Amino acid sequence: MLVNHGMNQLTSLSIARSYSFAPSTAAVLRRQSFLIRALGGGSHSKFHSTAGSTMQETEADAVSILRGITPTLDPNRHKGQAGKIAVIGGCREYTGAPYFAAISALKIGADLSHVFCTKDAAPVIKSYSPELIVHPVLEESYSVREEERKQVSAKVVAEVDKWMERFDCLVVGPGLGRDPFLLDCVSEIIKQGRHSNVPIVVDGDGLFLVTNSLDLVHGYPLAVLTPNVNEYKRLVQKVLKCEVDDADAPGQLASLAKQIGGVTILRKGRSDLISDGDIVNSVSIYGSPRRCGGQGDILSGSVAVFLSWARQPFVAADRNPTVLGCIAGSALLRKAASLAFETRKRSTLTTDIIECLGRSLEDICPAC
Ligand SMILES: NC(=O)C1=CN([C@@H]2O[C@H](COP(=O)(O)OP(=O)(O)OC[C@H]3O[C@@H](n4cnc5c(N)ncnc54)[C@H](O)[C@@H]3O)[C@@H](O)[C@H]2O)[C@@H](O)CC1
Ligand SMILES: Nc1ncnc2c1ncn2[C@@H]1O[C@H](COP(=O)(O)OP(=O)(O)OP(=O)(O)O)[C@@H](O)[C@H]1O
Ligand SMILES: [Mg+2]
Repeated sequence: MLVNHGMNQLTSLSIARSYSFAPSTAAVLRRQSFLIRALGGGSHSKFHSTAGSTMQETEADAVSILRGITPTLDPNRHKGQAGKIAVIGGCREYTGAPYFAAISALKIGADLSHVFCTKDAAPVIKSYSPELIVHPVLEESYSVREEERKQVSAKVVAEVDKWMERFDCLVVGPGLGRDPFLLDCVSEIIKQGRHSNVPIVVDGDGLFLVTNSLDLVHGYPLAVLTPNVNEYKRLVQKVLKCEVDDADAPGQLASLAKQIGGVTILRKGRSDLISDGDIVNSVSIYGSPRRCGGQGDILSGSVAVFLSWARQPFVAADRNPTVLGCIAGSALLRKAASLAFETRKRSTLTTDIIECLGRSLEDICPAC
């Protein structure tokens, strides 16, 4: 039987106990202040109103959610049960992004992490880590003659598809690049993933692809889009045919998610905003003032793991697992970024944040 860390303990535990511990225990106080900050002093809502709409965003109870979905380390479980993730990304220009996403998934607790990338990127990504399973299967236009394209495309898609049933989640886009032939193949991979009912986190250049081909994700409830400021702007312009409206950020995000048929969108920024079209949650846990590239890649790999965990049978089925995965991923990344910044300050890099993922999760869900 799977056991979890208990979803409902936190609110009463963190608030009630904050009055019963001796104030001299610095670690306890630090932990309490984190928990209370994480809860935003208890869940709270902010109203944004415009002439046309009023929409509420609720600060997510992120720590409870993390505890509720993180499985215990049970000796009866076998390799693979804690998650098998595949990142589709990595080309000549970008080898860091798919590595960051895939290694973050492992550091959080997934059992296996695959990367499907171009032939040039594969030896580089393999050299970063022996932990990753790297498939050099994607092709860019420059390496394929016009007359071979159909055949090569079918081969690429088949190479990924033979693994598809084994994956708990795909992350499409970190460091993918924008080569048209490569993106055509990735469109087919998304269709296969969707056909197999595999959750798909779309990030980076994957968002460039789906923004221009919305049908790929439209109406797929297991799709998660994780746009940064630019990617969000492009989505809003394309789908809502208007500009980003920060005065009604939750309302606009909810209508964007709805218009794309109820996908979940995690809008990254000073606070992360998450919506599946019905509800809007925020995660505002203090992160880091460093904006080094690669933090979004950690986030996409993290969301993939947590969303897979949120679909396990022990998690209450009354909340959308894609939303729970986004909240958990966002909270953990921000806490890890904050820990890394405590020691590294201005020199904080993405690899430093990845090193803090384990400690951040351990603080919330101790392994034993
Ligand atoms: N080490 C690596 O291999 C990395 C690769 N990355 C990949 O690079 C590709 C392109 O991603 P980008 O994030 O650069 O694409 P974007 O379209 O978000 O960014 C393009 C340009 O916008 C600027 N920009 C970014 N955030 C901004 C903000 N908040 N306000 C104003 N301007 C801003 C950037 O400086 C950049 O020049 C993706 O495939 C991504 O995954 C990134 O993930 C970063 C790390
Ligand atoms: N202004 C900010 N203040 C605090 N945290 C932020 C801010 N902007 C982004 N973040 C955090 O950093 C994470 C990554 O967001 P960012 O906008 O850097 O993504 P990205 O551009 O896709 O990153 P990448 O370089 O990996 O592609 C988000 O989860 C968000 O919580
Ligand atoms: Mg990004």
